[in-house]
Amino acid sequence: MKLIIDNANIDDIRSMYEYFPMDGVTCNPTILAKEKRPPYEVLKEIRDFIEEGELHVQVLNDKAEGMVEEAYKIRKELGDDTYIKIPTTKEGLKAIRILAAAGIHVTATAIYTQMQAFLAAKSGALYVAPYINRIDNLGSDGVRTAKEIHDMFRNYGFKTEVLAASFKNSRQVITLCEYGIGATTISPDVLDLLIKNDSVTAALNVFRSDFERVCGKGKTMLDC
Ligand SMILES: O=C[C@H](O)COP(=O)(O)O
Repeated sequence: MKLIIDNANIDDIRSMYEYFPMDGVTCNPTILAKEKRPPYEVLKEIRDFIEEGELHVQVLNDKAEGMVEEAYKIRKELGDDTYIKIPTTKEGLKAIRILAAAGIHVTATAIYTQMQAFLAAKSGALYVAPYINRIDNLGSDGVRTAKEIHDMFRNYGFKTEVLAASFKNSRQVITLCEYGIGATTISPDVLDLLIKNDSVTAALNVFRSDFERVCGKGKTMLDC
């Protein structure tokens, strides 16, 4: 499963890359707006830092022709390997087909239903991004929806992968990991929850105090 960071803050991204085996960065217009700087300035910094990692950037137009135009501008600014996030509306499906036919990497976003995912995959998207937590908040089951999409793609032999987004807790991520979905994009706070465990800290504290009883305070295998 690819591990992608859903954030546009370069300090957060640097920090997450330092500790976690990251595969790239996604953002959306809301995430970009939080940086309060010109979007391409922010994105170019991210592009330079993550080097070959995946970068997913969303268009704003709601008509297919405008989406396609934006996609070409994003690629011109940030490189041809940039994934263009296209909202999975009727106009979006048209744009996905045009872009995919031109060999452009498309991530179909704002996925709430299996049918949106099916249509996006059939139109040529390389990823579909179901919004796990937002689906949960509609009274449905985001994790189950993502798994059903993943299974459907395998049944049809689509090469499209699920890039699950919108997480609020580590359980949602772990369950999708067990299902073997292609990728998750996670905010820094939820990424931290994946490794935060008070039982681990407690176990390590016991190891340390036992060792220090014999070797002295602050001693390690370097200087005992
Ligand atoms: O681009 C979509 C976001 O990943 C949605 O995440 P959010 O529901 O936490 O805002």
